[in-house]
Amino acid sequence: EKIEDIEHVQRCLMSELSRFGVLNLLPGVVTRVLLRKRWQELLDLRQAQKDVFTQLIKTIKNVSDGDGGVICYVDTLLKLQLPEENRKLDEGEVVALCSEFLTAGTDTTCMALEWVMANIVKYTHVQKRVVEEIKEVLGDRKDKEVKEEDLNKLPYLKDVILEGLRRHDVTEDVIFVTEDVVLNDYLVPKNVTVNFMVAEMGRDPRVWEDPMEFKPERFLSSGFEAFDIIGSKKVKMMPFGAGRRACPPYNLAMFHLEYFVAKLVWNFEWKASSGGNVDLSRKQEFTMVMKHPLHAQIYPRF
Ligand code: HEM
Repeated sequence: EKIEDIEHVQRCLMSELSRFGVLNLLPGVVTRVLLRKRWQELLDLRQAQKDVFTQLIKTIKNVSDGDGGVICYVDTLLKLQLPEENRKLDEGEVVALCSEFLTAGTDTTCMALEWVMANIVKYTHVQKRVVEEIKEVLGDRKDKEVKEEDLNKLPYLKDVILEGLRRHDVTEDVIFVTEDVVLNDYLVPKNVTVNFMVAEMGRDPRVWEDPMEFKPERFLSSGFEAFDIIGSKKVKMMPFGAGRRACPPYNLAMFHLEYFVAKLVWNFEWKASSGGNVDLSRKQEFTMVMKHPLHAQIYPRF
């Protein structure tokens, strides 16, 4: 029940996010008068979120105080002492951080998974090659289960995931500029927020050959494990951001994607529902989603 409550409130906030963006276009004193109703909607949703989360946070607080056993994310937030301000996080901040952690770690992976699967359904030769690769690794093993440790032996599968992340952006990046910077003769003044289209990097024809094509083989040339996905040496795409603010658990996200795709493709044959066509048009929601969600028919392979 509690999980459903969280899911409901998070979904409402995320799906309405674009409508609330307008509240930022003018100073708060103005929009509070002009868009009073929308402000109220946002505040009501935020209150609903606080109610759901706070109840759980309080429970964790009581349990943690008592046994000191397993340490969870909320425990670390409750214990955190902000060094510069010499204070603890307040309740609203803890709720915001829990919410960030959930949204950052669920919708992103789900959408990336859907984009990768959409390409696997659309391009049957890719699906075939993933299956062949897994077959070779599992050999005559009786259990026929893809295990965590098998993933290191599946370079083509990794390339399929990388190509999915390159071709289909899930997030866009916002950076906050703390000092004046001159970039290609343009002055980017300090204290502004810069929103740049991460996706365009992955589709830059000066960097990628045939950027709009889905060609996992393009990553083979960089060698297994070698592709620098968070751009520590050179940024060629940035699905997980880059530098200090890059997605901290990007390895976990890659692992999830490889593991889920391997399992889905190994256990089922996937075919497009709508006469073989998969429409890869996109739509901006909280993440970049498929305009027409993937519909596929699946057939057990065993
Ligand atoms: C395919 C899946 C994922 C994608 C594409 C993705 C993408 C990103 C990007 C682009 C950023 C940087 C945003 C910025 O520059 O400010 C980011 C940050 C973050 N990600 Fe992920 N992410 C994914 C999965 C996950 C997972 C599974 C988790 C948690 C278990 C997670 C937790 C976070 C957190 C907490 C941050 C904020 C870090 C900070 O503020 O310094 N992400 N993610």
